[in-house]
Amino acid sequence: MENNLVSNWCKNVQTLPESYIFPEDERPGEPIVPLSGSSPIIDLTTHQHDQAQQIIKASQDFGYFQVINHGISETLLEETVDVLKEFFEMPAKEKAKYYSVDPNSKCKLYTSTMNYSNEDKHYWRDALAHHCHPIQHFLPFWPEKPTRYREVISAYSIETRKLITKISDVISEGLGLEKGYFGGELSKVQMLLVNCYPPCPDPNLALGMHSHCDPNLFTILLQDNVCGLQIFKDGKWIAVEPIPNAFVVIIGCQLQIISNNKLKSVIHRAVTNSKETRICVGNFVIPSSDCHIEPASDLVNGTTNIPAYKPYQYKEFLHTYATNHGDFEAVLQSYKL
Ligand SMILES: O=C(O)CCC(=O)C(=O)O
Ligand SMILES: [Fe+2]
Repeated sequence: MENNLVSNWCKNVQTLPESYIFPEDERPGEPIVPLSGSSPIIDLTTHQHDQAQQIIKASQDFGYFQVINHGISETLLEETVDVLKEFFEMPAKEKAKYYSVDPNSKCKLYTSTMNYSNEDKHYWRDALAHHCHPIQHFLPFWPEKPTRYREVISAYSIETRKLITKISDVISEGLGLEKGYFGGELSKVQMLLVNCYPPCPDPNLALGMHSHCDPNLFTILLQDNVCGLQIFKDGKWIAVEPIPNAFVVIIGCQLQIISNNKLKSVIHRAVTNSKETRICVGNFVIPSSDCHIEPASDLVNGTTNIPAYKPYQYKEFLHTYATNHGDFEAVLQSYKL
């Protein structure tokens, strides 16, 4: 099964295998409307009050934003992408040690989706996933090769954790919630999910990742300066232009629910390209599975702001998400009051 990893065989094929060719109505399509300068960009060196307002506006209008001047060094970002590229370039035999589609395994390497064997069509993507907070607890399960993997990914995980806290605090300020509101159980889990999209023989027929909303609180993505991420807005797929050294922050379903629809979770997907490998490093901020979730009480006081969703435990939500195959509206519908 591990030989199914796209990174293991893509160099040997000139044409896209049938099992990767999507039906016409699901293909990426043309034209893709570029965001042409209207992409929401937040500079994290400006006054926190301004950042809070900009982040809330971007999250309402787009469901995502990019952050620049976030304080994480360019060198660390480059080393992170390099070590992850090296990981996917390792010989098949080396990668086979990590291949797993068992949801309980502590480090998973798989291709397309975890449901590969039941898929009609496969996505042109390999993925590596493991937890990264607290580091000392999870590091023994991380890949041992490339030799710098653990050192670089530890530094990256620590730095991104600080950024996650900073972004969480700015969001809570913007929503009028107390500082630290999203700390604790709501952001207890931090998962690294690295997507690798090797050059694809026919990007017009293939997809890198299906259209979905992120089920968690929010996600920060490092895009590696290669186009591929698209968001769905006003009935169109819009490319999210990579900005060097920026992070893309994707609002997840839990932020939409806790904010009582003030912030919007965005539908997004990834397309492929024929020229270069694209690495997209995702850091998923996830509530603990027993975490109790409901619209924040401070946002639903009074008669005008009635709660839009009923309370639930995060694990119940994940179950609903899985049974609805990530269909955003269907999932939210189950929790609407
Ligand atoms: O590769 C990308 O740009 C998107 C990744 C993503 O949406 C995810 O991992 O949930
Ligand atoms: Fe996503």
